[in-house]
Amino acid sequence: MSDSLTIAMPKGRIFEEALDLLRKAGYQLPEEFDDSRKLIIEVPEENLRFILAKPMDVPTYVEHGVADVGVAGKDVMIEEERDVYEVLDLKISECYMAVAGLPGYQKQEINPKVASKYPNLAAHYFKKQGEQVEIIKLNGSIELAPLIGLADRIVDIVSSGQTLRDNGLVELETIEPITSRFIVNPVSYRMKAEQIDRMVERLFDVVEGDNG
Ligand SMILES: Nc1ncnc2c1ncn2[C@@H]1O[C@H](COP(=O)(O)OP(=O)(O)OP(=O)(O)O)[C@@H](O)[C@H]1O
Ligand SMILES: O=P(O)(O)OC[C@H]1O[C@H](OP(=O)(O)OP(=O)(O)O)[C@H](O)[C@@H]1O
Repeated sequence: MSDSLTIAMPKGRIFEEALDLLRKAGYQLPEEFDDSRKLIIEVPEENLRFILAKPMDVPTYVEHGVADVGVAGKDVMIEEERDVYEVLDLKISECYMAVAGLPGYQKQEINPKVASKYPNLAAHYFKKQGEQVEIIKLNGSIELAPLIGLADRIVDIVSSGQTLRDNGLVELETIEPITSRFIVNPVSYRMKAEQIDRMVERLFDVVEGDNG
């Protein structure tokens, strides 16, 4: 029998969609997933072990090889720059990264401040634009920053646009589209190639086919 595969799943909003994708790909996953607070779930029938991590931490588990594969948002991949292979766009949890601010925002020449949960991504973006900014790292409720005067702009995820609208903010620039990705530890990819390829193929068929 082959070794079991450990898969790091992001808790939170991606989780349900990723689980749904795996089930559509033919993996029989117990109901335990839907109503448990367990962080490690073994599925011996499928030779799988799931670990449930914070979304931002998934690439860390995969890079260190304690998980062979995982599911992570492109936003997290850009921010974390971990040494993992990104092998498949799962096309779930679609949203995009944008710069936003108060309506009528005028570029500030002196010490412009940008608040974000993604300081590396934001720093790269503004460097590429040739603009020098101070990045202020926040952990959530990013839209508060311009309202309260902590920063004049934010870099954050936009999906429906409701959070911006409800807080009287406007999108100033679109940075890039975001979806979730299937990621693989490079050593696992060599050692467990057959199992991982099989999983990628099955997911690919759901993502690209019409059996989704
Ligand atoms: N509004 C959104 N719509 C769709 N996908 C989103 C949205 N916000 C975030 N995402 C995707 O989901 C991932 C984060 O999910 P979630 O919001 O559950 O976790 P989090 O906010 O990072 O975690 P926590 O709130 O526990 O710190 C992101 O990495 C991104 O890829
Ligand atoms: O365009 P919308 O559909 O409104 O979605 C965008 C919002 O969703 C995310 O926040 P989240 O709900 O994760 O809250 P947090 O940033 O406070 O963690 C993101 O940071 C935006 O605030």
